[in-house]
Amino acid sequence: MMYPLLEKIKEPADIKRYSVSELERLAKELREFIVATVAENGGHLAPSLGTVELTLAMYSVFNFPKDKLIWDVGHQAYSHKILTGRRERFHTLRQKGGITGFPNRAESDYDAFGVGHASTSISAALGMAVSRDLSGRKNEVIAVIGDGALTGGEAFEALNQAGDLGSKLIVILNDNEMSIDKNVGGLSDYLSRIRITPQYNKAKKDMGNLLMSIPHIGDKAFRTAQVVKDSVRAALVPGGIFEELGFHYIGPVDGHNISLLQELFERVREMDGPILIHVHTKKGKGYAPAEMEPDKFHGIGKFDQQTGKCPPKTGAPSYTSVFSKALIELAAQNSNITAITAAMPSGTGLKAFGEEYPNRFFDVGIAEEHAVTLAAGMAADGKHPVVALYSTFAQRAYDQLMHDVCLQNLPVTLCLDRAGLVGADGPTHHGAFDLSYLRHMPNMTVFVPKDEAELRDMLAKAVSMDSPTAVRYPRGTGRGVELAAGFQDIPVGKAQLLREGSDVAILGVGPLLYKAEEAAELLQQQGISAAVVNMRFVKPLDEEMIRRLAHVKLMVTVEENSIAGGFGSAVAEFLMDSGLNRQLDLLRLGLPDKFIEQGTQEELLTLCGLQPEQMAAKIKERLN
Ligand SMILES: Cc1ncc(C[n+]2csc(CCOP(=O)(O)OP(=O)(O)O)c2C)c(N)n1
Ligand SMILES: CC(=O)[C@@H](O)[C@H](O)COP(=O)(O)O
Ligand SMILES: [Mg+2]
Repeated sequence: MMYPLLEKIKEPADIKRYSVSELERLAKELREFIVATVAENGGHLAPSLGTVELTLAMYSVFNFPKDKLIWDVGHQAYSHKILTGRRERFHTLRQKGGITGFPNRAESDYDAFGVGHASTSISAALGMAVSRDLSGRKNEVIAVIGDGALTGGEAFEALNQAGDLGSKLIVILNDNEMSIDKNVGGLSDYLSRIRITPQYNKAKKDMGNLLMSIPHIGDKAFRTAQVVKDSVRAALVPGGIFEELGFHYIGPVDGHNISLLQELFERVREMDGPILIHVHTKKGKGYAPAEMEPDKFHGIGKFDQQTGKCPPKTGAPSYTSVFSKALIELAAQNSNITAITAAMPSGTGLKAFGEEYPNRFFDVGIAEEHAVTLAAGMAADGKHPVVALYSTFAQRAYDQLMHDVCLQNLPVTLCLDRAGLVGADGPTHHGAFDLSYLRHMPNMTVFVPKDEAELRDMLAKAVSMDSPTAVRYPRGTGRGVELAAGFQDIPVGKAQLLREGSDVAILGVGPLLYKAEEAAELLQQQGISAAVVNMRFVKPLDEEMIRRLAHVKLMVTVEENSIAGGFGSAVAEFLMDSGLNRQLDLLRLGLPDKFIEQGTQEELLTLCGLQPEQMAAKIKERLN
């Protein structure tokens, strides 16, 4: 057996039978198992390596799934998945039809709440605690939240209410001093101060003694907040921000010390009210390359397990890197340009901007709403902020875009990376809805580049405008098209005819146009003449171009966005409003009105019927 202790676990309760030294060996096995799988499939390695002991300690004390465990983001929960009946299928992690990368209620009873977006765990846990109390049950509810996720406003909204309600709730703050990149903000500084305070260092040494001393106080007394305050807070917490919010604060404690965590959890089970346990862990723990570069190993593709090296990058540059370079060039020409990211400097490519223009770059933490209103404030004072967010996370900032940016017609440029199908991260992360949630915002101009060259030009146009703009582009490599020096003008609201045709007009946005052109070629071979148009803008729509092509029998819209409310809907509305619908038919191709599973981007495009052969077949069928 490669993993003797792990393979003996038939159900999570078996963990309770292991001694501490066996659990320590089990932790080692789990790490090896996780590293081996992620090296093959890719995944969130460093976060999951950091929580192994914490997971084992929780499973050895609490009674899941009767007790509820809610992971924030859920990218650190691989041990939890492996221990809860998913070991044998773990080799399918993040693959189509396989184990999902985040806790998922459809996958296991142990996954108490579906996650993927950050900072939701305390709200969800509080909801479960309130429901439990209303039902008169006695189970524990535990939220595990990272120091990065704690920078999100929703986490504070929940802490604020939880402290006030007073329901029994355990929040474990997993502080590894990192978000994806280095954690930012005053709260992060506050946590560091707690860790480096002399009391903490002394107490860390004495922690075993401290915990041993707690039972001597007497169980009953221990339950009271006063004792916790006296014995732990007063000794350890400078400031006590969590105490002020109404939580009993305990920590910081070493999150890799299983016996210490077990003792703490046993005692916390006896306590009432909201409790926050601050554990200190190392991101990437136990795998040297991940410990050295926790940012690189936060979420990683396939890599060599021995060396930790990824295969060399070949082919075209990514959309992200083209955006990154273009923005730096544009910022050199326009000193009003600033750049804002919500905890994704590497992911959005803004890290390089921050190195070039440290004073004009702002990482606000996991705070998309704040990022957008911060931008609106800067724009109201004469700057042109570029807010780079992943499409899926920008969903959080809908109201800020509407109320703070568009209503005041402010020159903020929203750059939405990872628009469309992202692949292995699955339904929590697909950027499937941005065209739908942006196109009804008055004053907004929505650009959709078909390739990386157009991305550069559209970005240049967007930052030259004095009104709200959004540019959306996908995850991954570009088309490998030539990138001209300088920037070409892109007239707002003007489409580009890529191919003439008389039977069908395919109107598309984004890189799917390349597949649409292949579909047109296939149709040509079957005697059907199809025009292809790069619409470039979802708003304003080039109505003149649509009228020009209205002689065709069938118009087809193509987009990597939900067909519900997206680009195709915009065309449908125009056809209806102009009466052109009486003379031609419309077929909308795009993402179906449901959540799309995980898989490679190509597998998922096939699933959605967006490969050239599939498009051609659907068009032919509709014509008939
Ligand atoms: C709303 C939202 N914004 C951004 C992200 C991207 N993201 C995923 S994990 C992460 C960092 C989380 O840091 P932390 O909670 O400390 O967990 P760690 O990775 O350090 O274990 C970020 C920014 C997200 N998942 N959700
Ligand atoms: C968990 C999370 O939200 C991020 O780590 C995300 O998975 C990153 O995605 P990319 O790999 O596309 O940057
Ligand atoms: Mg962290």
